[in-house]
Amino acid sequence: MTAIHPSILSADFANLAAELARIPSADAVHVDVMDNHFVPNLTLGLPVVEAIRAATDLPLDVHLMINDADRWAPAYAELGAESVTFHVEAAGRPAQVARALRSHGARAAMALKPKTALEPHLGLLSDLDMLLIMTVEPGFGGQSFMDEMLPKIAAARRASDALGGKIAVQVDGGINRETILRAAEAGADTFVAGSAVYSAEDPDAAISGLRQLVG
Ligand SMILES: O=C(CO)[C@@H](O)[C@H](O)COP(=O)(O)O
Repeated sequence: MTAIHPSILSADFANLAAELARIPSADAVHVDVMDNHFVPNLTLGLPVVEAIRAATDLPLDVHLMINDADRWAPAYAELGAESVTFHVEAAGRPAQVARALRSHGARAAMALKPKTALEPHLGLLSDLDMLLIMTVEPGFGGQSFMDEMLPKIAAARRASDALGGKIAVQVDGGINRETILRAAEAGADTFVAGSAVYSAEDPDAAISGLRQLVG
C-alpha cells in the first residue's frame, strides 16, 4: 500500500483550515514542527498542531525536527496525532520514545538525516511503525531530491521486509512526479510532498496524480 502525505509547510499558514480543506484525498497531513535549533527554521508547535487536529478529520503525520525529542514527542501523540516522527539524532533514548508514542496510541516513526547511516539503528526497528529517510537536508521545502539516498531507501525496505514488511518506509524532500518513481522503485511506500502539492492549482488533483504514478 502506498500513501501520499502532503506537507503543509508549503501551504498558506495564514489560512491553514482552508488549506487543509483543499487536500481531502490525502492519506495523512504531514506537519513539520521545527525549533530553529535542530534545523535552521522555525515553524509551529503544540498549540498550532492542536488547532490543526481540530480543523481536519485527516490523520496527522507529525514530523518533529526539534531537539529533545524525549521530552516533547509524547505530547504530540497525546493530542491525537496518528503518527509522530522523531529524529534519531535528537533522541537520547530512541527506543523509549518510540514505546511512549505507541503507549499513547500513535504510530512510532523515526527519521534519519541524509548524513546519518541506517545500519547502527536497525536494532530499533522492532519498536517502530515507520522509518523516514530524509531525501533533503531537513529545514525547508522546495529543495531537490537527493538521489544518493536511494541506496538508503533500499536498505530500509530490506530491513522492513526482514521483519515482515510492516514498517513503512517514508521519504520526505523533493518528491515530485519524477522523483517519486525512483523513490518507489527503491522501496519507499509513503511519500511526503510539499511544493509538488501546494504549488498546484488543484492540490487534491496533484495528490491523485502522484498516487496514480505509484499505484
Ligand atoms: O521536512 C521537510 C523539509 O524539512 C518537508 O516535509 C518539506 O515540507 C517537503 O517539501 P518539498 O521538498 O516536498 O517541497
